[in-house]
Amino acid sequence: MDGSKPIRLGIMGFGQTGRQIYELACASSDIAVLAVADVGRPDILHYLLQSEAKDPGQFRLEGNFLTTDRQRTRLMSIDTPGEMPWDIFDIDMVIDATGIYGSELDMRSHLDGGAPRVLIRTLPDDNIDRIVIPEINGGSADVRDRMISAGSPTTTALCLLLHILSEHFVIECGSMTTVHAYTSDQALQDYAGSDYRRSRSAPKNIIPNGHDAGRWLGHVLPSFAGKIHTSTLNVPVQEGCLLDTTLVLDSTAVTADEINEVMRTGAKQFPSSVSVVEDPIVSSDVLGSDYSLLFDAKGTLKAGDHFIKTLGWYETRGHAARLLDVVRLYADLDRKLEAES
Ligand SMILES: NC(=O)c1ccc[n+]([C@@H]2O[C@H](COP(=O)([O-])OP(=O)(O)OC[C@H]3O[C@@H](n4cnc5c(N)ncnc54)[C@H](O)[C@@H]3O)[C@@H](O)[C@H]2O)c1
Repeated sequence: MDGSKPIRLGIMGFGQTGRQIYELACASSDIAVLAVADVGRPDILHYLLQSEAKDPGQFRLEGNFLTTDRQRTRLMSIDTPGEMPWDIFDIDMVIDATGIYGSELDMRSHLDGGAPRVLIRTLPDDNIDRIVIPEINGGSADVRDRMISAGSPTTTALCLLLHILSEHFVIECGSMTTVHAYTSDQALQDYAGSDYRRSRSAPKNIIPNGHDAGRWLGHVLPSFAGKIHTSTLNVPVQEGCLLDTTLVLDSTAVTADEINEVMRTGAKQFPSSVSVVEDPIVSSDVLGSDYSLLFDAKGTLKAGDHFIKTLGWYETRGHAARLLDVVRLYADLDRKLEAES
């Protein structure tokens, strides 16, 4: 970053993730958030931001603008990507953090509205230009990419785990269950939803759900395509998630201690996204963490000759930080192209 020209960002969806992205951008010196699109009223969005921010006093609402000493962000009441006039803000990229606009068609609508690039917070519904987890496949990012996904919090945690371990061991196959905080698309009380189990009360139940990470894993880690089954247990916890992964290794010689040692080395390789916890932590201990994977050394077990089980913690704030990493990655590619031309 040359310090003189911040990256100009738009955000659609000012929910938990959108607000975390905004807060992290405000704490940085290289990203300016010029516009936020959401269905919510500006005063309520401001109220929600203040209710959970680390330094709430810095955020002011001035008419339809959210301001800080450094940022001036227009709040727009918009409910479809096609309605948002990104061109008038001259942004470099939009992050769609609504979680509902994941199709190629939706992403094209952002582009047609004047966003040069769109990055979604979740896995896509269909094929897009790229799924990028910078530590793993950032090198494959292409300056021509327009429709990008940064995976999801769970996908990133799983990919980091598999990437680090697979540099030392041959993993034949495996299964991941995320024991996941409930999400805003679940019902508070039993209420007819998109399927049977999603229609049941989130704070009352352990709810088995599918997870799409297995379907897309091969786009980030080609050698794992079709090899890891992924699922979710949504539990009555508001925040904080646990990645429970079982792996079948080809070697019989690998010990739980060796797995932990490799993860400690991996944490040094990726210091901003991976850490290893040695303490007996629980989910509320990971709230506010910027890591994408807090590997739990006490959770590593071996059964039989080939079977290894691991635990890892994460929450959405780490994903908000990774989304901004992707924004910076593409801004660097743009700068390189500009410098070459
Ligand atoms: N938080 C998690 O752990 C998690 C995990 C998996 C999936 N998800 C999904 O990812 C998505 C984003 O996560 P989140 O926690 O930030 O959710 P959230 O519900 O806190 O935020 C979504 C935001 O998008 C806005 N929004 C909804 N529909 C919109 C529309 N049509 N136009 C403009 N704005 C709209 C909402 O007003 C809200 O501010 C959600 O769909 C969520 O279910 C979240």
